[in-house]
Amino acid sequence: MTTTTTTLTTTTTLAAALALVAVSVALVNRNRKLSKPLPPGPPETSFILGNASVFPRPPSEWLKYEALSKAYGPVSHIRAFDKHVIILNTMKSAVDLLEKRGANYSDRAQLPLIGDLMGFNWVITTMPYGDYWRLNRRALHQHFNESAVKSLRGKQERLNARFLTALLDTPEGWWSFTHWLAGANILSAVYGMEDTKLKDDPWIQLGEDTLQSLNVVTNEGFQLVDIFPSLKYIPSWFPGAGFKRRARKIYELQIRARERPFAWVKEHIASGTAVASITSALIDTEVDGVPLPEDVAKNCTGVAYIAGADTTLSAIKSFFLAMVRNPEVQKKAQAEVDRVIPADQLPCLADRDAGSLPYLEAVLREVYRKYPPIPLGECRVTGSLAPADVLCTIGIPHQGMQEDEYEGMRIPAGSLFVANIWSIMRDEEIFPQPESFRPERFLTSDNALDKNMLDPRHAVFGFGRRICPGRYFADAELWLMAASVLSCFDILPALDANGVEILPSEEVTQGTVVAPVQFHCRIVPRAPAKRSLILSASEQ
Ligand code: HEM
Repeated sequence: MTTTTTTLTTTTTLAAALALVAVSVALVNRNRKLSKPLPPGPPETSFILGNASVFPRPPSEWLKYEALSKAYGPVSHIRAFDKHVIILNTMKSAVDLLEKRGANYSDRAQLPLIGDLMGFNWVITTMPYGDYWRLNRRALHQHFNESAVKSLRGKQERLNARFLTALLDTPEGWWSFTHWLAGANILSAVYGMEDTKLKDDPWIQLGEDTLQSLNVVTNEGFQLVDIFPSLKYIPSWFPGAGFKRRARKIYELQIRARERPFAWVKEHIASGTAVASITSALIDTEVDGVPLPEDVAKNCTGVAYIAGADTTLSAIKSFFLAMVRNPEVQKKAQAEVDRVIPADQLPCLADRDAGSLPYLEAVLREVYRKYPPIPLGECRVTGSLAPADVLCTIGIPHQGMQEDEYEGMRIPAGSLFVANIWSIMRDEEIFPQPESFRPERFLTSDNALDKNMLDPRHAVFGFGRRICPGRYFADAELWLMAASVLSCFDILPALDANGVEILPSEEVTQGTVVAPVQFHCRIVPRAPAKRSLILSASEQ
């Protein structure tokens, strides 16, 4: 009896949802006839589905979005059901809309699967634009702004010295040490965890697993529930409700990631053994004279934990890849570091302030440009129409609030935006020969950083009010690692059984955050004196 009733309720809900979509689509289409044209896009094949069949799907959707833009223009449009997706393929359009009109374009799509069922509603990245999001951003900004992150330099330098020591002792383990470096930096800054394990650290693993679970979902998923939210009420045992069972597992994972490290800090504060950290500071913070609510403190620390490591890790791995593939660039960067940093010192973050390593800055800009860690800027909107089912995977895009007009085109209220960072970073008008790794493109003829050249950090960390709050922290970590590795080691291609060099490919993993697929290389100390430098730095 209960089963029949639930089945009926579910069927009714589904039918009602479909009817609602049909009505909204009809309204959308009627409005379209009355006003300015939508941005150009492929012809719609169905009244209700729009052109869901052409929605780019993994792998490498950024290439498919780029192809759509090449066919239809730098600002183009596709639609699935009542969801309009606007593809921004130029820096100008991304800045014009997501930055200059940030008051209208800083909302996020609310996705029942990720938000309600998996429980990621607390993650700042998914929050709707409004006062609660603003309070969370303010709290994060207090600790991650450009000047605040300077107070974290000591921690970053200690961890970096440990990384260099690990490379010295076990160079063949370099790949797993990069995972440690990215995870350890976040855990130390955010929770004051100072002795994470170089291998199989459970805290680093928990953070990686949580982000990975999100990646998997946005990569594959049968996400009909995001289009018909009522489906979230169907019981887990119902045929086709596998997504609910899977969501439950991820729900438990993200709760652990948000709660456990926070509780760990509170226990250490209670026992008087806590090390100063962003969590301990947030627990004591007041905003406008009122103590910061604990849920906001947990949101901030939890989001940094799951969003801060894999992204930075991607840039670290890309740096190693770029160095192996471009030995002449590596030599030039080493020569600059050798010239500027005294032989008896390791580079430290204060050295960056002097601005005397422009070539290294240019190398890192080129790493960000050629290998953006989030190629679609959190804005993965993918999908396909198979004969029997609709697949539509939606990341966490910017969402517009009011209807708007841009260059004579109508941008409907509620549109989702895909800023194709990957493609913007390959715009030949700004970056000629975009596939070649050429740091010189960021330098003037007298080898200073060219202020007129677009700094890729302006795009790879996102846009406008939603721009990545962790960008200064991540960028400092990357710089320090790159400067000190270049100073102490040669990064060389691996050799095959015949002693022939193996050049790693540029293949990347798939997901919202992407990174080079695992490759081998040789990390060789440049001089015996570097060994004692590293050892004395790691003892301090
Ligand atoms: C190289 C490293 C990183 C890259 C490339 C990166 C990139 C991005 C991008 C593209 C966005 C989306 C912005 C948008 O929607 O326009 C974002 C958002 C975000 N990032 Fe990062 N990120 C990095 C590191 C970090 C770190 C270390 C943290 C830790 C605090 C962090 C925390 C966040 C948060 C909380 C958001 C959501 C902001 C919001 O929706 O208001 N990220 N990041």
